[in-house]
Amino acid sequence: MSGGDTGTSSTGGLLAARASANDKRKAFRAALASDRIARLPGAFNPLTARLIQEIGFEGVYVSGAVVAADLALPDIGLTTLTEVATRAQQIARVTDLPTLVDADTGFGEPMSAARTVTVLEDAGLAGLHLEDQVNPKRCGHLDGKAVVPTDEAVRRLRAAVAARRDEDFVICARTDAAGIEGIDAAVERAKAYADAGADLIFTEALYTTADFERFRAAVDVPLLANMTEFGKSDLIDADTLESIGYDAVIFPVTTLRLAMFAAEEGLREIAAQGTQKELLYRMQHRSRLYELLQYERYNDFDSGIFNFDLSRNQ
Ligand SMILES: C[C@](O)(C(=O)O)[C@H](CC(=O)O)C(=O)O
Ligand SMILES: [Mg+2]
Repeated sequence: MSGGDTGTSSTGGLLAARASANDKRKAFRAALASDRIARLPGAFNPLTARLIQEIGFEGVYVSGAVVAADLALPDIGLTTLTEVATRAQQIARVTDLPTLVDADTGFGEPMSAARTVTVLEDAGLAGLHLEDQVNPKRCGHLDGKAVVPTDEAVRRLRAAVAARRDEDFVICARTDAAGIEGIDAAVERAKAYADAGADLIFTEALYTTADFERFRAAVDVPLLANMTEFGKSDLIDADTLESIGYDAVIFPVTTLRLAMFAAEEGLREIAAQGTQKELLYRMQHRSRLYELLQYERYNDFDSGIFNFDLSRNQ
């Protein structure tokens, strides 16, 4: 198709994902029910979600810590539901993979947690996780965090579950109790949260493989592991977590840490050398960026859009 024509028939997956929100929720549920572990790297922006899909992961994660850090804020409950929902929607809409979002403590009391579910459903997410920390929360891998009593966390979850309009939307309950009250107490909380209707339990800040095994043996609900760097948990690979019987694993802040490390190195080099010439081999090439953006396919709308000639670029 050429100049000026609008190729609406061939825009599938171009401006937004092909899969509907419900397709993605069903896919997430199927992945959790399968014998394989679902791997969900965090996407710090929508384009990274495209990369996560292309490389073959099973899902995308939107981290509260990353949404906060992106705004140059610490992860201490300062971000609002609107900020998180806006970013999560931007990310979820460009990928056919299910996207799980970090809803912290639900942005308030149980009624707010219920509203959070409706807003994040409307934003096209496949699921969210709600944690049992007190408000305001803090990163689960820092000391000094506190959890609400089990019955309060259960009220939060019941409200969330009752607010769900799409029964395929996944509600994950995170317990931060292991590091405060011990694993046995965390297991008891996980059971209570599953009874309250949680589809998946996020076992936050366990230390060793043995801890993950102990948790797995104690409950029969799907479990999610958090492989965040520089925290409390040993970095256990996905195959090992799968063999333990975990159903999902997130790598929440990894892509942001990689990108920020590279950006800092590059900026220091430019500050020192006055040029980025020596950095080109460490950059995503223009051609790779265009490929990821599917630039060429936009010619279906207007053949003048993609005039990038690979042969003329280094
Ligand atoms: C998973 C997490 O809730 C997040 O917001 O990504 C964080 C990750 C981190 O701070 O490394 C958490 O574990 O609390
Ligand atoms: Mg978080």
